[in-house]
Parts: sequence; structure tokens; C-alpha cells
Amino acid sequence: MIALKDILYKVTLNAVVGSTSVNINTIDFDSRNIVKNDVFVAIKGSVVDGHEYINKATSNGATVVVCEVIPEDLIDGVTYVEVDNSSKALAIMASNFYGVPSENLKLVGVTGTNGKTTVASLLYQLFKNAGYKVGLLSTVKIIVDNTEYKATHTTPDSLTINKYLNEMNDVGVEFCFMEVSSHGIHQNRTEGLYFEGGIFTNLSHDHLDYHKTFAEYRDVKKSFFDLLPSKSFALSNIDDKNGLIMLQNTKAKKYTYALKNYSDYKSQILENQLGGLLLKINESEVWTRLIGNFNAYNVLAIYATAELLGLEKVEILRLISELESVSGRFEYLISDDKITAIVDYAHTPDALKNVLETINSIRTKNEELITVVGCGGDRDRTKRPKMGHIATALSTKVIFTNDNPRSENPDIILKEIEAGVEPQNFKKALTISDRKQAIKAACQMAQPNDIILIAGKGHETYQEIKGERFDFDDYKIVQEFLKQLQK
Ligand SMILES: CC(=O)N[C@H]1[C@@H](OP(=O)(O)OP(=O)(O)OC[C@H]2O[C@@H](n3ccc(=O)[nH]c3=O)[C@H](O)[C@@H]2O)O[C@H](CO)[C@@H](O)[C@@H]1O[C@H](C)C(=O)N[C@@H](C)C(=O)N[C@H](CCC(=O)O)C(=O)O
Ligand SMILES: Nc1ncnc2c1ncn2[C@@H]1O[C@H](COP(=O)(O)OP(=O)(O)OP(=O)(O)O)[C@@H](O)[C@H]1O
Ligand SMILES: N[C@H](CCC[C@H](N)C(=O)O)C(=O)O
Ligand SMILES: [Mg+2]
Repeated sequence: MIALKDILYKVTLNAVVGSTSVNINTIDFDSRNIVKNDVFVAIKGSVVDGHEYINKATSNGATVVVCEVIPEDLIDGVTYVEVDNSSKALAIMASNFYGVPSENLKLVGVTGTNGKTTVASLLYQLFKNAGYKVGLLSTVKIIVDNTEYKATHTTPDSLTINKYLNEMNDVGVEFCFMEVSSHGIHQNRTEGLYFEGGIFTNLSHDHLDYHKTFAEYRDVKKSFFDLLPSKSFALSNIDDKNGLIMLQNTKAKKYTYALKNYSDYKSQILENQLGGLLLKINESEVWTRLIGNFNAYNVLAIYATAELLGLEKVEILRLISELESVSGRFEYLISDDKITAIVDYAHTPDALKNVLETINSIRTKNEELITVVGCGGDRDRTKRPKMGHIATALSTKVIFTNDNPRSENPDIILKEIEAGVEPQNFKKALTISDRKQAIKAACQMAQPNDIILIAGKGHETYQEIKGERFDFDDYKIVQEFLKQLQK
């Protein structure tokens, strides 16, 4: 049994009504999960205010309520704790509840618009291959040494994070790599964690539905670095125009990486082909199976991190040459007809532009580049015309299609994407809302040596329509059609 006062360590309290010596069962922020002797933390959310569920929580058995405003009607035997910020308090309590698990391993956070999953997953792979016990918290999955769990968020809520870190402690995990999303930082999901280091990949247009302005989005990312402790490292990509801004106010030891600017860790692309990249990192050459310019940045970030975490240079280079591509991140297959199909998670204008430019830089110009792409519903609408423009400007043919329309009308999403297509590109584009039919059409159009890019869903294995998730796997579908439609 753990007492309330033990989990309140380091939480700034405004007021307490009742005893803090009471023993508690567990903590939750959702009244629907509350059982006897639990702590209910009331959080003001984006849809509802958790304070409205305090009564529900106490009637379900909560004996402690942590909130920003103590309710007027108090219940005997319930302890009320008032704090300035409930989600911050939740994160610190979650860490205390699980015995501050982030202190017992080396936790590295990866933030930025694109590349978080790639960098975190490849670091997991690299350290695993180096013989360590490793953990991963990513968009694709959560891994505790060798045990895999489903991920629901890029950065889960603070209770979930600490629960998995605790499990990692139990099995002796030494390094954990985690994605730190802007939502996660903004909702204080990573508050109270002890980071050994933080990595910044890049910053571009995304989530402006949530953060309102680009400056706010940037400052949320920056606040992750502002909060790093002095003994940790902050590693930033300074080819990105916000790279130095991330390091401005951090107490951590600062390190930079870049391909174009003078930096602590530098790399040069010697060869860039469909078969992989030949890189010069600092003074050494290394061959990797990963493809495209942006992976040169990812690999460099991985190299620098591995070195900052104490691995030997020669060993890091060897391990980099063994890395396999990450699921749905520039994953490709070549059919018997010599048609290349690439499945990639590019779901932002910048990621789509990067992927298309990368393919264009490695393809000889007489083949077609057929892109199948859409935009998610209930997400930032302003990216839709931008992606419509980018897809048509940088491909020879484009099929616009559904990508998780969620609660929205798919035809309206598609119209908003089409609105970005410039007149000279009209003839390149067509719209087939059913994603399976769109992929089939791309396979029918493709001739030997052509390239099909299926963008936006990467590793996802579902299509979400009106709250329901239907099985859907871009990679499997394209693989089947290419086989079926063999010329
Ligand atoms: C916009 C957003 O991020 N929402 C997250 C947020 O929910 P919310 O603020 O909408 O919560 P709410 O429904 O308003 O409820 C407020 C509070 O009342 C409580 N409640 C509610 C109802 C009830 O009966 N009883 C009760 O106690 C809720 O548990 C909650 O604590 O807090 C929840 C609990 O942590 C999250 O699950 C939820 O993520 C939603 C599902 C989501 O889709 N988030 C996405 C946008 C997200 O976070 N994505 C990022 C990054 C993606 C990327 O980088 O591409 C990620 O890290 O995954
Ligand atoms: N360093 C990079 N710079 C730009 N684009 C990248 C980079 N790394 C990967 N990408 C592209 O962005 C897409 C998303 O990559 P990844 O999943 O690694 O990013 P993420 O930051 O985890 O995204 P999310 O926020 O959706 O979880 C990839 O499919 C690829 O096309
Ligand atoms: N983590 C991102 C993923 C978007 C992927 C795309 N397939 C979509 O559904 O919009 C989000 O939830 O905004
Ligand atoms: Mg991710």
C-alpha cells in the first residue's frame, strides 16, 4: 500500500482538505475507470472538463480528488487536493507512484515534426543489436525489452508512460527511446521524467489545428529542451532553421548535427540510390540500407546519440550498416514486373515533399511516379490543399483517396485537397475515394520500372470511418494487386 503523501512528493499544492496519510489503490484521470480507494485527477480537457466528473468518481469509490478548483459540496472521508495544473500534478504523481522509473534507466526523448518514429525505432534496433536491454515508446508500438504492446498515441499519457518505464525497470532495461509529441509536451505527459537526452529532428507545418500558430507549436517543442536537466544532452539538427532556437534556453549540454552547416556531428551524402545511402559521418564512411536525404539526417542523429550514450565509434558504424527500415517508413517492394511500390507514413506537406523529392532524386526521369495520397479527417485542414499541390507538382500521376476520414465527409476532404492543385497539373490528378480501388488503379496504370508511392498511412492497419476501424494495410494491398495484375 502506498500513502497519498508519498505520491504528492514534488507536487505544488495550493490547498488540502482531509488527510494525506490515507492509503491509495491507484491513480486515474477518467472517472469511468475509478474503483475503491483510487485517486481521481480532474483534468480540463479539449472536449469536457474532468471537474464535472468528480461526483461520478467519488461515487465509484475515489477517496482522493486532485483538482484545480475544490468543489463546493465536499464528501466526508474524501481528501481534496488543489493544484495549479492537474495534468502536471498527474505526471509527477504517476512517476512517484511507480517509484520514479525514469531515474533507473537512460531515457532519451525524440521530438520534431518528422522523423521521431524513425529515429527512436532505429535507436531501439541499434542498442538491441549492441546487446543491451532496450525499451521503446513510439507511434507504431511500445516495446519492453522483447515484449511488444499496442500503441494508442505517439506519446502516451503520463500514467501509461510511467507504467511501462516501471515494467522496463523490472526486466532490467538500460536504455529507453521515446517519441515526444507536441501534444504530449503541451498536455504535460512527459513532466517529471528524467531524461538523459533530447533530440530535435526538424520543425514544419503540422498540428496547427491544435496549436493555432506556428510560433506556439515551436515554443511547445522548445519547452521540452528548456526543461532538460544540466547533466543531460540536447542534440539538435541545425540545418533546420529552428534548430538553434531549441537550444537557446536549455541547461543541458548542447550538441549540434547537420549536413549543410558547421556542427559537432556532420555528414555528407556520397551516394543516394534505391538500394541505400553511402554516408560520410565525421571522418568515416558508412553504408546504410535506409533511403533518401532525410534518412541521412536520421542516421546522423542516431550516430551522435549512440556516441553521446557511450558506444564506440567503430561499433556504431557497424551497427548502422545493419539497420533495417522501420515499418511503413519508406518501406518498399519490387514486383516481378519491376514495379517499385513504396509505402510511407508521410502525412504532412513537408514529409510528402521530402519523400517525393527523394524518389525523384533517385529515379531516372523516364519512368512514371504514381502517388496515392489523402488527408485525415478531424485533423488540421490547412494542410490539405498544400498536400494536393505538392503531390501533383512532384509526381507524374496522382490519385487522391481517403485516409481515415473519421467523422468528416470524405468528399469534402478530397475537394479541399483538390483545391490546391494548380491548373497546369489538373490533368495529372484523379480522385478515387475508396483507398483499395485507388491502389488497384495505381497498380493497373504502372508499367515496368515505374514507381508507386502510397503515402499517409505507413504502418497503420486500419481505415477509420465514422468511429469504426476497418482492416486496411497499404503494404499488403499493393503487394496483392501487383501479384494479381502481373503484366
Ligand atoms: C486532443 C487530445 O490530445 N486529446 C487527448 C486528451 O483528451 P481530451 O483533452 O480530449 O479529454 P476530454 O475528453 O476533453 O476529457 C477531459 C478529462 O475528463 C475525463 N473524463 C471524461 C469523460 C468522463 O465520463 N469522465 C472523465 O473523467 C477524461 O478522462 C479527461 O481526463 O487526453 C486524453 C487522455 O490522455 C487523450 O487520450 C486524448 O488524445 C486523443 C485521443 C487524441 O487523438 N490525441 C491525438 C491528437 C494526440 O495526442 N496525438 C499526439 C501526436 C500525434 C503526432 O505527432 O502526429 C500523440 O502523442 O499521439
Ligand atoms: N528526418 C526527417 N525529415 C523529414 N522527413 C522525414 C524524416 N524522417 C522521416 N521523414 C518522413 O516523415 C514521415 C514520418 O516519419 P516518422 O514516422 O519517423 O515521423 P514522426 O515524427 O514519428 O511522425 P508522427 O508525429 O506522425 O508520429 C516518414 O514516413 C518519412 O516520409
Ligand atoms: N499521429 C497523426 C497521424 C496521422 C496519420 C494519418 N493517416 C491520419 O490519419 O490523418 C495524427 O493522429 O494526427
Ligand atoms: Mg511518430
